[in-house]
Amino acid sequence: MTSLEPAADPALRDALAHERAHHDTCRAALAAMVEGAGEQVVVGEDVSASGADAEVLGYRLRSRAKEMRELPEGPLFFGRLDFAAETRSDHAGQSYHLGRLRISEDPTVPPLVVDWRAPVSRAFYQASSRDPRGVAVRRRFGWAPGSRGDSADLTGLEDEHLERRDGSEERAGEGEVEGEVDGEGGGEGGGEEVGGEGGRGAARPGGLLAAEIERPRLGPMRDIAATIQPEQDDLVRADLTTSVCVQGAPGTGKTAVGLHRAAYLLYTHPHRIRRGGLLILGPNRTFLSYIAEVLPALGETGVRQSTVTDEIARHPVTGEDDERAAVVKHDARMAEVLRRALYAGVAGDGGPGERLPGEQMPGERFDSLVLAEGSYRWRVSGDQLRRIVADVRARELPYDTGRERVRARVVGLLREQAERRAGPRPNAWLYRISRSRPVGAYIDAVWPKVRPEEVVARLLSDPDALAGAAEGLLDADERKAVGWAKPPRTWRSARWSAADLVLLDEVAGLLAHPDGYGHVVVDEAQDLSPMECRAIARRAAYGSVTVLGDLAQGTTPWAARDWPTLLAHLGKPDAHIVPLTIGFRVPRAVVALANGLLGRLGVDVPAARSLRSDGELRIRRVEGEGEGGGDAEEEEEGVVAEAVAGEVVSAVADALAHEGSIGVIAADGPDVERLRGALSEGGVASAIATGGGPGELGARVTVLGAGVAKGLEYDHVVVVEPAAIVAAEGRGLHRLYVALTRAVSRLDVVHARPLPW
Ligand SMILES: Nc1ncnc2c1ncn2[C@@H]1O[C@H](COP(=O)(O)OP(=O)(O)OP(=O)(O)O)[C@@H](O)[C@H]1O
Repeated sequence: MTSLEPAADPALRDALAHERAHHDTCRAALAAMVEGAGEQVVVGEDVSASGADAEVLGYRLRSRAKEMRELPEGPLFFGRLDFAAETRSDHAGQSYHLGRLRISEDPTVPPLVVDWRAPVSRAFYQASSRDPRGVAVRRRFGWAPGSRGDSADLTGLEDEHLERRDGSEERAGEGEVEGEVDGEGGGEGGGEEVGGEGGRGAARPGGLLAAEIERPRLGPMRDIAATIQPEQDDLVRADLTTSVCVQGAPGTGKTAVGLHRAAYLLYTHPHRIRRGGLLILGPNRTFLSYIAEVLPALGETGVRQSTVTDEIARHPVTGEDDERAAVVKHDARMAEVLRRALYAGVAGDGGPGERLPGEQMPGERFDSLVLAEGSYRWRVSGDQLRRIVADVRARELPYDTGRERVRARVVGLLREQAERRAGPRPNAWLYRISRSRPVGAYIDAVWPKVRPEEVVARLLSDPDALAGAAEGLLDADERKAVGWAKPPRTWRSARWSAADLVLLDEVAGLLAHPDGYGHVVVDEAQDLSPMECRAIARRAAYGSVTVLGDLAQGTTPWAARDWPTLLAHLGKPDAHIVPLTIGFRVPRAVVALANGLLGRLGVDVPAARSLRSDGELRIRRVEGEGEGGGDAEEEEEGVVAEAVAGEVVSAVADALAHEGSIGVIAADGPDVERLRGALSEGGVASAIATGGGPGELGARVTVLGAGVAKGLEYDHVVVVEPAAIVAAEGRGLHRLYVALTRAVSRLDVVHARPLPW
């Protein structure tokens, strides 16, 4: 970072004093806004026309007041834009401070701080010396680390002069622009060398931006509102109706982009998004707690953040599948198997071509329906009934809607007869007839009421039902893999596996459409199975999606190998696929190591480039024990040699000399506990992350299985015995790629066995 020592430069000192005073004004205005929001609740309830209005208005104002009170502390602005006087822009000659939230003293005058999501703020992220967008000066502010928003913590500022006062463009080389400090009302100051992005994407960051990127990490993820890069900004501000899919190498900011996009959409389309709701899906609860503070820091509370499993959970997961069963259950073909299984209970007319495989032929169900009312007999013939059912089925309505449609049509025919004889029938009559026992029994026979649990339990318990529904879709081995060896007595005592929940959700979606969201952000999407994608598709049927992922980091057995296939399962085949390749996390030396693995991962993705030339990579080879393959049984269990554990302890001890978090990543299994024991014996306290949720973050040293590491980052990472990580699972090499790319500043690789690269 460029030196920002105010004492050395009077102009800079003046500018800082001026900005600190502005910050104090903003702080006071914000306090008044919070107080005002509280007062509005009282006034709002009093002035409403009716009690109901008062309640609604009171609720809204109270929510707003609560939101305002919950505002996180921190600096109130991070940037400033001075528009050139001569520019054609609407903002010519204006100056705006930018922050995470709008602050104004009075609605009739321009705000003291504009929201980073407001249209005018866009220039802050996009303006460059090639395309200044009317901006004369872009100012970035430097705040003391961990500042709680005290103006005294404003420690520096950097100006980029993008448009010269004579209107000519600044001819600056890529990345570095000669800047000058130019405090408001102050004279011209001395030169500061600052960074900016001369061109798109490849610029080498300077000053405050570089400091932010290289800042040591500890605790949960932070927002990046101050330093969003132009190509990230394009994604953040994409139109609400546009579905985007971001293929990004590790650390390119996919998660950050997804969260900021969510905040942007909430700001830009408050009614549409809040009505439909916004859902953020991540891989596990530890990841969700890692990202949990980003949206609240941007002023957005109450966004649902969940995992696919939690989102679709109708039951707790108490059963387990072997991988073979899980693979079949997650396969897209299961959707058709389930559809057939569901409709197998619906009467068909048995005509050639009408019959679906696995469908029973209850032809007798098309006997005529007779309803006695006093001395009358109303009748619907078998032919009429057969036509009604066939007709409703052809409409492909949700199953439960179809059932009610059949009922309505049958009752309609009964009504016609009754009215012909006895004149108009009131609605009460219709209601009574449609709920009458003969009609109910008849509907139950031709279009039975079912629960998803009944359909799935029957399919997995009864080999004949499965064979029927899976005819031409699953072979005998696949059917055997998914069938329950010991079926429960009833579906109520079934032990559902995680994959079964996906099947239940599919059937539930056939019965009735679930409530949808206005927008769904799906992180680590490469790991989703086709059936999980369908579960998400049902919830985003009328909304748009932001899909974030990296094919190279796919570790599930069903991980996507290309995006178009996955997007088709998500119901968004037209989503734009956009690559991100500039890495903000992983240092160059580590990226080079990871890129070496990339060619062996069987996916076609652009390699990452790192913005970070700092960082260290250290390979610590442990001699002797375990080398050359070691004991086969031990290897299988993923047991690290004692000497390896000892080396891990010294790597962690060395790392403790630096600032920031330390993550020790080993193969999933007993090694995790063992390494924690070794660290503890070495006098180092550590936490274990299991993917289970909060409370697993924030420790200085964390030991975790490679399976939990996805999406997380640690300043210093120690990857333990890469060969064991690779050997532990089918996509072990992909898993290793994930583990290696968690490092922000330093990576130690400790091994006794040969390295897999
Ligand atoms: N524009 C930016 N300015 C500063 N920091 C950034 C920027 N973009 C991303 N980062 C930081 O880089 C790190 C990686 O970002 P993020 O976790 O979003 O990447 P990712 O692409 O989701 O990574 P992975 O695929 O490995 O999960 C985070 O610490 C994030 O805050």
